[in-house]
Parts: sequence; C-alpha cells; structure tokens
Amino acid sequence: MFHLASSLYTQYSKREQYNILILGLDNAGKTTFLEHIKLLYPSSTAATGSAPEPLKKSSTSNNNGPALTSNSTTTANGESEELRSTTSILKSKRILPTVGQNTTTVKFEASDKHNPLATQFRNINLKFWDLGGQKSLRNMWSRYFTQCHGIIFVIDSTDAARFQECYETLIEIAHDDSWVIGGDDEESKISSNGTVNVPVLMLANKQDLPQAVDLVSLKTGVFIKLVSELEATDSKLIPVSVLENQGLKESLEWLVARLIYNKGNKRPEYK
Ligand SMILES: Nc1nc2c(ncn2[C@@H]2O[C@H](COP(=O)(O)OP(=O)(O)OP(=O)(O)O)[C@@H](O)[C@H]2O)c(=O)[nH]1
Repeated sequence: MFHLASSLYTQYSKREQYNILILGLDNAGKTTFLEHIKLLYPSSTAATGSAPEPLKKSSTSNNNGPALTSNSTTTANGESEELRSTTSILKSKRILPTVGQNTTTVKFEASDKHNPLATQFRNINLKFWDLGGQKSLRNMWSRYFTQCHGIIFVIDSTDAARFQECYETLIEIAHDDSWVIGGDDEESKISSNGTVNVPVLMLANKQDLPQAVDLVSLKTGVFIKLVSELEATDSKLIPVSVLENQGLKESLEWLVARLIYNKGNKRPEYK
C-alpha cells in the first residue's frame, strides 16, 4: 500500500525525464540540432507557469537560449516568424566541432494542443547529450548507452560519399555489447538480445540544400540494408533541416511517443 501511494505521489508530483543521445558523423548537424531545440523549447530550469518570452529577430541568446512564444505569426510572404527568428539566430552563431559533449534539458510540450497524444506529452523533460562525431571520439559513445532512453542519429543528406560510413556506424551502435547489459532487469536483458533496445530516430538532415539526397533515394540506397538489419528495432528515418526548422518538432514528437511506449523496458527518471 505504501509503495502504491509513493509511486502515485512520484507520478503526479514529478516530471518524467528521458535521456536522449544525439549521434552521427562529424559535420552532420548534431550541435545545430541541439541549439535549435534550445530555441524552440523552454529550459527545464525555467520557472513553471512563466510565459515564454516572445523572440525578437534581433535578440541574442543566453546559455539556454531564449524561449519562444507558441503564438508564431505569419508574415506577408507566408514565412513563419518563429521559423525565421530561430533560424536567423542560429545562422548568426558560430558552432564549433564538438570535442567533448554538450548537454541540455528542456521541458517538452506538444506543438498542437489538440494532438490526441498531447495529454501523454505533459510533464516530460528531455535531457540531450550531443557527443562529438569525429572518428576518434566515437568509441566514447557506448559509455552512455545504458543510461539512454532514445537515440537521434543525424545524417548529412548532402554527403553521399559517407552514407556507407553512416550505415556501418549505425549497425555498430545497434549491435553494441552494452545493450546486453543495458536492461533494468533480467527480463529486459534477455529481450534486448544484444540489439539496441531503445527507439532510434534517424534524421536525414540538410534537406534545405539542393544537393541533398531525398528520402526515397536514401531508403532505396545504402540505407535499405539498414531497414532489414534494424528489423526489430523501433526506428524511423525522417527528412529534416535542423538549421531551417523543417520537420524538427514532428520528429521529436515521434520520438517522445516511442519513449513513452518503451517505458516498460526503459523506465524514465523522475525529477
Ligand atoms: N544548410 C544546412 N546546414 C546545416 C544544417 N545543419 C547543420 N548545418 C551546417 O553543418 C555544419 C556542421 O554542423 P554541426 O552542428 O557543427 O555538426 P556536428 O554534427 O555537431 O559536428 P561535430 O561536432 O564535428 O560532430 C555547420 O556549418 C552547420 O551550419 C542544415 O539543416 N542545413
């Protein structure tokens, strides 16, 4: 009875926190993704209930980035003010290659309050870990696998010469030994069967550039093998431009829905 009461108390008084790894080859756009997330969602340390500050085009960002109002306006040429503002801020920032890690925690919220999943999306924090993608840094990634609830793998869609390397890197992640010992209990150790046991969101990034390979060509090219290799894995490949804020929120909503679905296997932390 005490346990039931205490777990109900935890469920209703605390926020669920999911840890998400942002992986991918160097120059794929991982840090740009994280920087844009910081502009789109309030920081977890922002006061509860405080209205997000509207963003001016000329604003400069602080550590957590300015919070955006959800009331984005549309200009005469049809361009969203929100989209233009965050993109122009990002373009004015100098993003250096990541050598260690960048982390940030945001309060997730549904972009459409009428989304049938909107109630499930309440009280969720997402903690992101952006890890350096250079080859010499990739052997550090597996240290984070047991703690993570989901993976975002960013692919530079304009760099066809490195698609094979992306494929091999993803397969290595999926079959890393850490997944065997990654379960919370005996049952999930067995069910994980040495294969990644958290959702994997693959972002085909830089779709704003003319030389970007489109989703259909990506799926029928080298990544077709990936679809069968990751057969039992909860994964999805989505075309985006993290710089231009194309497909960002939709991708994240797919991932959060899958994190919630996978809760029995990987329990969130309560903060
Ligand atoms: N056009 C365009 N450029 C992008 C996009 N995303 C990232 N870039 C550019 O790609 C370059 C690399 O971006 P980063 O975010 O530093 O890449 P990263 O994956 O973090 O790289 P590492 O830190 O080396 O692992 C930068 O010049 C970005 O401006 C995008 O969606 N469109």
